[in-house]
Amino acid sequence: MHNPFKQAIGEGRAQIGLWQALASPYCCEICAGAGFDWLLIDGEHAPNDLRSVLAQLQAAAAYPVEPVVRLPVGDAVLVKQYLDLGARTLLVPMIENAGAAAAMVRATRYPPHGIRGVGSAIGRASRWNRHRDYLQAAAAEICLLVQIESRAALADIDAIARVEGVDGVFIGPSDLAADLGHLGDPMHPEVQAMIETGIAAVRAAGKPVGMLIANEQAARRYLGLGANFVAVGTDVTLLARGAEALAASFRDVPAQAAAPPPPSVY
Ligand SMILES: O=C(O)C(=O)C[C@H](O)[C@@H](O)CO
Repeated sequence: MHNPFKQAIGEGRAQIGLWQALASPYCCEICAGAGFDWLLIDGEHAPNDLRSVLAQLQAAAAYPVEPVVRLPVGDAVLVKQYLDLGARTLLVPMIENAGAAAAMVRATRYPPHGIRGVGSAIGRASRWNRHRDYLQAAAAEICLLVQIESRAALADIDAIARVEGVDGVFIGPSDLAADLGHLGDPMHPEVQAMIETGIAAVRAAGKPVGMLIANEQAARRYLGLGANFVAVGTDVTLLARGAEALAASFRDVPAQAAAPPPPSVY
């Protein structure tokens, strides 16, 4: 089974995504049919675990959308578990250097090219061995994305991007802003300049680059600069801000005393 998302970003075709932080398979299925190319199932900052990620993978499976699963941390055991669940596009946060990126590549590969434990016979990834060639086909299907979100990582971004088996580099604006001393201000000019430098470096290394930015103007600017996979919002923000706006739109209705009950007819 080939990975259309991996193919698209590899060919330089833009992929528009939405962050999933509600940790809800119901919400994930609603968003899966909304028209996005990918959905990020966030195992780092959302209340997700293996079972909730599994439920969201199953909810999205019927739709033409790529679930991208973000691990809580770059840990080989978690890589094994999420891949066996059937996640085939992974986003690994806080990658600081090329060595860490290479370790994550090895975690996604079976021996002799890596250290991934073999459990495909009982794993959803192979559809319990209904995909008889899974062990041989897995490496080509898996898409490994690594996150650059600090000054140290930016300093090594060319080497990280060039690691064989790194299929894309995601630049994390929020954490990068924090590391640059602009906590909570990813739109700060210094942060934006660093993001643009990072986009150029990853593209120069011949790899796809992505990010999350819930600002349409900035998202379009990044796409114009060559970003390939851009998440343009989050489910939580859509719900929270939308609910607040709806409530506020009725604030003009004066609080009215409850109408008196109708006279008793009994
Ligand atoms: O640093 C970032 O920005 C990201 O990695 C995305 C955030 O973690 C996401 O949770 C939205 O705040």
